[in-house]
Amino acid sequence: MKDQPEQDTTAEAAVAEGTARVAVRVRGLWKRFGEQVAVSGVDLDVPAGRFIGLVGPNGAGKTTTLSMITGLLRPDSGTVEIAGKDVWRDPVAVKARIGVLPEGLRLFERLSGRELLTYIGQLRGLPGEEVDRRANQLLDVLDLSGAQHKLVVDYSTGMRKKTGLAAALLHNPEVLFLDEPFEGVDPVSAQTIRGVLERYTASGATVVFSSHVMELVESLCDWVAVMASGRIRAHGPLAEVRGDADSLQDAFLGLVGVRGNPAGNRLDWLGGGA
Ligand SMILES: Nc1ncnc2c1ncn2[C@@H]1O[C@H](COP(=O)(O)OP(=O)(O)OP(=O)(O)O)[C@@H](O)[C@H]1O
Repeated sequence: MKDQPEQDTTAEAAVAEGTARVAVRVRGLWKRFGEQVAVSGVDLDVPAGRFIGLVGPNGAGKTTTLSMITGLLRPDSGTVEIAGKDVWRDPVAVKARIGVLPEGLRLFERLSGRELLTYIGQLRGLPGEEVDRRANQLLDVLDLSGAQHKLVVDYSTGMRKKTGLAAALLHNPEVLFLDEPFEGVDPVSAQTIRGVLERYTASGATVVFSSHVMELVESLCDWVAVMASGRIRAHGPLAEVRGDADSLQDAFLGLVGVRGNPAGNRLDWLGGGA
């Protein structure tokens, strides 16, 4: 687990007392795709200034939930407030306060990384000099300076994720949402991304990220929400959700009702031709 800064003790106490600042308030969120109910009645108060992990097995509804929370997908019902503003009634105010790194990120392929950040900075209404200053620093910290003039189409998966992260951070949002930020990213880039996110939360901002890699969530997050079959099964400080289990992975398997996959035993033909 990451070292807990002193301020976290206060934050922990505030959460326990129910006085913590809420970054994201979700009430009664539902989404159905035809017959498939992807999200079925999610209520969640995400505390501000924390590193939040939204975990769940494939198909649990994490991406659908994050898409609705960030205003990318309209819910069938329910409300979402970020920093006290309603995502669907006040979208411009909300979008100014959040950064999003969505799953299957689409970037402008025919721009260089540098041009992309300049363009995003202008869309965000930042003064040109400030865009340059922030872009230089982000490219440097994310080890992208050397590739800044290459076209995005030629970037690797890790470089694309880091470019997407830089674009999501450029306007210094209050809350950053990341859908599977470490998927397809090598350990060096993962460490770089991790360092940037830790620096960001240490200054009071909130990161919400989805993942099904429990070890990653356990080492990075101090607050988790476990999702399965479209519902939140548990949420709270990491230690509380983990409970008496040896690891978050064990707690997670118990919460989603899975204990190993005995189906593997049925594959009696499998063994490389032996
Ligand atoms: N656009 C869509 N059309 C139809 N069904 C969808 C759509 N998007 C998601 N679903 C379904 O909703 C359910 C939740 O999907 P979602 O992508 O939110 O899960 P997830 O937890 O993010 O999964 P993963 O970890 O595999 O990315 C799944 O059963 C999925 O098939």
